[in-house]
Formats: sequence, structure tokens, C-alpha cells
Amino acid sequence: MKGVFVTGTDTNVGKTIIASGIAAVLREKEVDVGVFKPFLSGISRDHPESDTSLLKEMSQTPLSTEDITPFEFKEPLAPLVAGKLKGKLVNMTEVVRHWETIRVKHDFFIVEGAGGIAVPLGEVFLVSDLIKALQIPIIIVARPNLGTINHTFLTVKYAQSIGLSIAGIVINGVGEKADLSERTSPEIIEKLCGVPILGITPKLTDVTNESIQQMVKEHIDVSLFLNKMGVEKGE
Ligand SMILES: Nc1ncnc2c1ncn2[C@@H]1O[C@H](COP(=O)(O)OP(=O)(O)OP(=O)(O)O)[C@@H](O)[C@H]1O
Ligand SMILES: C[C@H](N)[C@H](N)CCCCCC(=O)O
Ligand SMILES: [Mg+2]
Repeated sequence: MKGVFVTGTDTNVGKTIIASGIAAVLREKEVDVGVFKPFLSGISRDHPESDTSLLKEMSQTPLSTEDITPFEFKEPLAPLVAGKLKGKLVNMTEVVRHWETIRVKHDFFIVEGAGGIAVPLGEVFLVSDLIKALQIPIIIVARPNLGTINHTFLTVKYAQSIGLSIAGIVINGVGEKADLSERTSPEIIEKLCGVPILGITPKLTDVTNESIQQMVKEHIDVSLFLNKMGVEKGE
């Protein structure tokens, strides 16, 4: 099994949009792709607008929403905090055990974290610890606007400091009239971080499964990380 873990510089940066778009593009390339969003908070995994639902739809995996998202929490908070409120603390062993049961179901997995890379998932583990346990490279989704250089640099340096492999960065949601910071940040980010920018995606005016897939197909070079991982793909 090969895969990539989609994390971000923050919550709400577009991890699900990018992860689900990549899943759809890989499916179109006849890659046997599965999805895993182990922790979801603030919405039910079966809600049609949940991360889980979009990831499932775009990958067309037969995995159930429970397979994809074994741990869901009501409050829109860090999973550890939401879990404490529910009296349910998840430990890493539970997550890895669940992962071992589903990882055999597909050749390639796209995993989505929760919030940014240092969000607490359990009493003693963060998103970054889960990434380390799954031993797959990361894609960092970042905002386009002023402030993103710092956020992205901090995320990259933290990931590198704990030995995570970084496939690249996606700068997501550039407005139609990109301002000076949006136009200048990508180059400085790539130079400062020493990590490839896999793509710069626009802010869609109409967010549909089709527009997400088309956006990723047009703006993200998935071969940049597929080739590195030796993933055979269709035409
Ligand atoms: N390129 C884009 N164009 C238009 N809307 C976007 C784009 N990327 C993200 N959005 C919107 O921004 C919001 C946040 O995106 P998304 O849910 O993917 O973020 P996230 O990083 O997965 O958040 P979370 O940390 O909660 O999982 C959603 O409403 C989504 O539809
Ligand atoms: C609720 C939200 N949509 C995410 N699922 C969780 C974001 C946790 C962020 C925690 C933090 O960085 O302060
Ligand atoms: Mg998400």
C-alpha cells in the first residue's frame, strides 16, 4: 500500500477539497484509491456535507463511512478536546489497529488529518505523531493570503524536525484578482522551505464534485508525487 497524508497549515485551509480532488483524479487515472479521515469533529460522518462524505464520494471507495472515519465528535474542536467533552479519549493503538484493517483494501490511500499538523488527537499524540505511525509522505495545504509564508514555513520545519517526508505544498484558494502577497508568496515559500509547490489552486465560485476534480486536474501535478512513489497509473 502506498499513500499520502494531507495536512495543512491550519483548519479550514482546504485539506478536504484538495484530498478529495486528488482522490478523484487518481481514480480517473485508474489508481485503486482509498480514503481515511480517522478523526472528524463538528459534524457527523454520515452528514452529506461532512469531510467523510466528500472523500467517499470522490474516491468512490466501497469503504463505509465508519471505516473511513472511525472516530467522530460532536463539538467543532480539536479531537482531544471534543473527545474529553464526550468522555471518549482515543489512543494511537486504536487508530493504528483500525488502519491495519483498512489499508489492505486499496493500493493507494489518501489520508486527511484534522486541522493543522500539530492538533492534539489524543492525550499524548498529535496529528504529526499519527503521520509518523502511518509512515507516508505529507502534502501541506496552505492558504494563499498574507501570513501564509510564516504558517507554511513553521509547518514545514516542524514536519522536517520530526523526520516526516514532505511530498510538497499546495497553495489553495487564490482569488480571481490575486493581490501582491498572493502573487509573490509561492516563490518565496518554495525557496525558503526547500519543498516543491505541487500546485496553486483558485478559489472556486461554484464548489461541486466536478469543479473540484477539474481544479485539481488542472492545477496540481499529481505525477510529481505519484512518480516518486512508483505508483503505476492509468492513461
Ligand atoms: N479552492 C477552493 N475554492 C472554493 N472554496 C474552497 C476551496 N478550498 C476550500 N474551500 C471551502 O473552504 C471551506 C474549508 O475547506 P475544507 O473543508 O476543505 O478545509 P479543511 O482544511 O479540510 O478543514 P478541516 O480542518 O475542518 O478539515 C469549505 O467550505 C470549502 O468548500
Ligand atoms: C472543527 C474543525 N473543522 C476541525 N475538524 C478541527 C480543528 C481543530 C483546530 C485546533 C486548533 O488548532 O486550535
Ligand atoms: Mg477537512
